[in-house]
Amino acid sequence: AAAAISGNADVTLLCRTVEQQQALAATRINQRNLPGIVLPDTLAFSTDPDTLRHASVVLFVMPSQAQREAAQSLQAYLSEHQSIVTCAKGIEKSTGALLTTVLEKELPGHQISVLSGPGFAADIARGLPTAMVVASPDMAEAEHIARLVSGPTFRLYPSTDRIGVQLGGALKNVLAIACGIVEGAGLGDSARAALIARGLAEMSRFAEAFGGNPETLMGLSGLGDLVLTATSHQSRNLRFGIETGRTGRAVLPAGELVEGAHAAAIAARLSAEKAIEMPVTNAVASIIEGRINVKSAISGLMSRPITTE
Ligand SMILES: NC(=O)C1=CN([C@@H]2O[C@H](COP(=O)(O)OP(=O)(O)OC[C@H]3O[C@@H](n4cnc5c(N)ncnc54)[C@H](OP(=O)(O)O)[C@@H]3O)[C@@H](O)[C@H]2O)C=CC1
Ligand SMILES: O=C(CO)COP(=O)(O)O
Repeated sequence: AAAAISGNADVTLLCRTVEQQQALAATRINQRNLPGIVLPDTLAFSTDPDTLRHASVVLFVMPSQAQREAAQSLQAYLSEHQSIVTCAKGIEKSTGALLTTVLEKELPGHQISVLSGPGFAADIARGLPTAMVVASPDMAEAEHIARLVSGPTFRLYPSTDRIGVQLGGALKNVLAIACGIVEGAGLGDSARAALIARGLAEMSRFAEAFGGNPETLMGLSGLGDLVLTATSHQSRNLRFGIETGRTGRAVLPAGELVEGAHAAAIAARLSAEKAIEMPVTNAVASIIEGRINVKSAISGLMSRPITTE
């Protein structure tokens, strides 16, 4: 996203090591994450957190479980007039908290927004077009960020539903794993479509129970991202599901982030606490934790009591 945004604003990527910063500045290629994609000259790289002081918008793009630690270490370099935006798609495992809540706690005095929706980093970095949502408690703030960050290939829609937007991003990963399991187990495209539709119903129920607007889940950070990750082999969550369905064993790939594997466990726990029906999410969590196998998960889902849609 930094590459796309750098076409219309000054963007600096804050690196954690000098080696990484120097390699990026010299080659303009992120060999580990985006091999073969030459990043634009407009993008700057730094290891100096003081760079943050000059930013009007700061995007937190590290994985969900690293957002709190990153906020703690960067807090001293941020000032109150800045817009802080979390771009991760997950829920904090240890607390069950949404990431905007985590950042609000660690960065008091800041208004925290969330950016989410359908978009693979590689597509966006290549300049392929997509649209996402940015949600803030205050519409004026969401519109401000949307105007600053949007460009010819990256379009942001402002929203005030931080809960719905975040839960759409976090829960669609779990359903992408479910769709991968269906694909890996050879259960066919009809089963995938049924899972997408029933999964969307689950996501909406969960978001509503936590104070989100179920209509948000019908938009970009919900249906849009669910369709993308449940059908594209670029998705790490889908690929993890395919391997799980193919081998019958859930083994997390080394060195690759699978956000949905964390979110499944958290969403299953939170839905049990609030008595929200989440059969697909529960089945994914149970398969990952080795409590049931794929075959009994499928027969469990198919033999649930008949209800209306
Ligand atoms: N990749 C994608 O297509 C998309 C990803 N997302 C979401 O963005 C989030 C990150 O995903 P992605 O970029 O793919 O993941 P990566 O595993 O590639 O991690 C992103 C970066 O986070 C940094 N990082 C890891 N731990 C920490 C930490 N403790 N403190 C500071 N920085 C840290 C890493 O730094 P280093 O390089 O130094 O290790 C890495 O550069 C996820 O929640 C994902 O769902 C959203 C949309 C699209
Ligand atoms: O969120 C994403 C695309 O919108 C990226 O999905 P994966 O994490 O499954 O690769």
